[in-house]
Amino acid sequence: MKVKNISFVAMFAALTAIGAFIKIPIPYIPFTLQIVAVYLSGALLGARLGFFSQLCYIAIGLVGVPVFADGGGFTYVLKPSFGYLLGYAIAAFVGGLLIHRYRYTSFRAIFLSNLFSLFIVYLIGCAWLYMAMKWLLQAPLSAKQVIVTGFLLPVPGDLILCLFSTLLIMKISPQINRYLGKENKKWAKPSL
Ligand SMILES: O=C(O)CCCC[C@@H]1SC[C@@H]2NC(=O)N[C@@H]21
Repeated sequence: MKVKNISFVAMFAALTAIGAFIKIPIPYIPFTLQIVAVYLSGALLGARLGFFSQLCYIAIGLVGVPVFADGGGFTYVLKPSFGYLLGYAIAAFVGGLLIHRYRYTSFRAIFLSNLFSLFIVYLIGCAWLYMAMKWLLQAPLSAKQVIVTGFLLPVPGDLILCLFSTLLIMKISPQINRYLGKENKKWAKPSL
C-alpha cells in the first residue's frame, strides 16, 4: 500500500474517532457523528481503502484506545453498540464499491449509495443490539424496543448527515481523486 493511501486510511480512522467523541447520549445507543466518516471513507477512498480505514478504527479501539463512543478495549465486543462498528466497515466497503465501480457522480446516486450504507449499518447494528441484550447482557429487549432505540431514535439525525455528507462528497471528491491518482479511472466531475 502506498504511503499516500496509508495516510488517508489513518486519517479516516481518526475522523471516525472524532465522530465518536461528538455524541448525544440516548438510551442504549448514543447518537454520534461517526457515520459521516463512514460515508466519506467509502465514497472518497473507494471500497478497499474505505474498508481498511474502518477496520483500522475498530482494531485501534479493540486494543484499548478509547476511540469508540463509550471507550475501548477488547470487551467492547460485548457492548450492545458493537454491531454498528462492524457495520461501518461493511458499509464503507459497499458504499465505495457502488460509487467507484459504477462511477456514481450525481447527487441522487451518491445519496442513494449512502442510504444503502446506512441501511447496512442499521441492519447489523440492530441485529447485534438484539442478540447482545438477550445473550450477553441477559437484559432482553423486544423487537419493538430494538427498533425504537436502535433505529427510530437515531435515524432522523443520520438522514440529515447523509444529505450533508453527500454534498461534501460531491464538493471534495475531484480533489481527493486527483490526489490519490484515481482521475485516470474516468471519475467525472460530480454534478447535481
Ligand atoms: O459504540 C460505538 O462507538 C458505536 C456507536 C453506534 C451508534 C449508532 S451508528 C447508527 C446510529 N446513528 C447514531 O448516531 N447512533 C447509532
